[in-house]
Amino acid sequence: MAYAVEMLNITKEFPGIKANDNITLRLKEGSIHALLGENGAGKSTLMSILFGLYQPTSGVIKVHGETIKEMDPNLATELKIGMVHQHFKLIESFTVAENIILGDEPVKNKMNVIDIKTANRKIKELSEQYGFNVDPNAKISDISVGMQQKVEILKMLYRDANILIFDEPTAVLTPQEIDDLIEIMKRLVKEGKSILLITHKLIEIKSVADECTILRRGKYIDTVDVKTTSIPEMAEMMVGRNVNFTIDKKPANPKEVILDVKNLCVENESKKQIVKDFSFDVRAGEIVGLAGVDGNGQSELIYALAGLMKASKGEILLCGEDIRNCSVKERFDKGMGHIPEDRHKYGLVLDFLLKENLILQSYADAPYAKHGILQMDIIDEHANKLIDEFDVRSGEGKESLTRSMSGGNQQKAIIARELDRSPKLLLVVQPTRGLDVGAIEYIHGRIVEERDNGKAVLLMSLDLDEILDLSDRIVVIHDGERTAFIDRDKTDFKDIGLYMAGEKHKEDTTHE
Ligand SMILES: Nc1ncnc2c1ncn2[C@@H]1O[C@H](COP(=O)(O)OP(=O)(O)OP(=O)(O)O)[C@@H](O)[C@H]1O
Repeated sequence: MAYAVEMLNITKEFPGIKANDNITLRLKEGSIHALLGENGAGKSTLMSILFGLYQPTSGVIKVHGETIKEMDPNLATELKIGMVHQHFKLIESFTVAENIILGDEPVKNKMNVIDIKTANRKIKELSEQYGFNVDPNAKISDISVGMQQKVEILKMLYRDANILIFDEPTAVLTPQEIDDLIEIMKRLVKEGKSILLITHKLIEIKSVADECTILRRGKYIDTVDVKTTSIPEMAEMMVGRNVNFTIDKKPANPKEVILDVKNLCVENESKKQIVKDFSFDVRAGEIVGLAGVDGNGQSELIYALAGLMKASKGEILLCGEDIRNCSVKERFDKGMGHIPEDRHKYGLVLDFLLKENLILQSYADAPYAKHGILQMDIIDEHANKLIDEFDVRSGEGKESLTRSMSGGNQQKAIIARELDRSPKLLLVVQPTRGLDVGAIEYIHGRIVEERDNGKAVLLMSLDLDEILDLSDRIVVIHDGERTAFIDRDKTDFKDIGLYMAGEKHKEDTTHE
């Protein structure tokens, strides 16, 4: 059997943690090999070792049968290994073409002038070959996340990579984009490339991978043949217990209106109206799902509610009080909680310790501060409690630098902080993006618990299954407009899809 990559007995230690503990993984040539594991299991670390971003503490790497003494990203690129990272590595102010050729610029004449024409042509050809429809002249900041990912893939193909690493590539994509990506991966393999795929989504592994290696808490568990292994079997190997895929939920018992949004309009920087006359309400003791295809104004709507963007018209009433002109802090103090879409930009200060991030909004208040002095014992105790309750895993516990934590555990830290504050209104945006099935089960349970404790929850998710599973009422947005406001039990996947596509409209039927 020819192997594209062999990682043999790899161990990697970080302060306080063995992120990889004697792991062996073999990627067969021309195949897709999935890497599965809970948040913090060590998947990204293992792939970073393969790409030469980290040196292993011990172990051997072979590429096409040859032992590599010391891998580094340049050597990895020479060996035709490419990686699409979980958080993209693109320069926002550069164009697509500039990003793709960066570090490998074609030059013309003796003056070493960058030959952007040749680059553009090559990129266009590659883009057409894979049906990507990417404009080489578009600026990264102007294109969607799905498009940005295609740019990352083109970056690998431009360098002729034949061992491709995808680190949670579908976490940021819409369902349609996920289908496209799966087709792209199948096609790449047909052309002889070999793929390593990190994902938490077992359905994706089932639909695209040949083999799957499972890690748990840094240790190797097994490598299985995907065709003959069921989803529950893989889930159990990953978390070490049975996973409940259905949500236990009693009917809601809604009470008074907590959030009342009336004719809300939001404009972007260039004065284009993104949210148009949008109205809905959320009552105490219910979950309202906000459904829509990515880029239809839902993010801006949430930003306006949270105070991160200004509403140009309309009212936002929180418990009857108009908070449209309140600052973010004032909104928090009045009882709003926010689990944001972009955890790095709005959720965490990455260079703070975990315990500091757990009191981001409340550090100046009692009991965490007394006469302006931080009460470290209380802050430590608070951090330990949340870490324990929400199973936030990191090398040095509350003292971990947040930047060094795995993506999923960063997300768990935000959720722990926001739920612990027990706000009257909780804005929950993509809460389980990048989380493993065990953590999803727990977080979904906690959101329902908040509802049952009388909290109002507004849930925005691009995962329609998540919206349908959790919501009591669903409000649908298309091109900034409300296309439906409907009781969950009077609709289904297909019906919501039509509202999301703007092909069907319905007035508010939830108060009938
Ligand atoms: N640079 C670093 N310094 C210290 N600890 C680190 C560093 N990078 C990773 N770790 C720790 O190693 C462990 C494994 O992290 P890794 O990112 O590999 O997990 P993962 O399986 O990719 O998780 P996720 O699915 O949440 O992204 C985590 O406990 C993390 O906190």
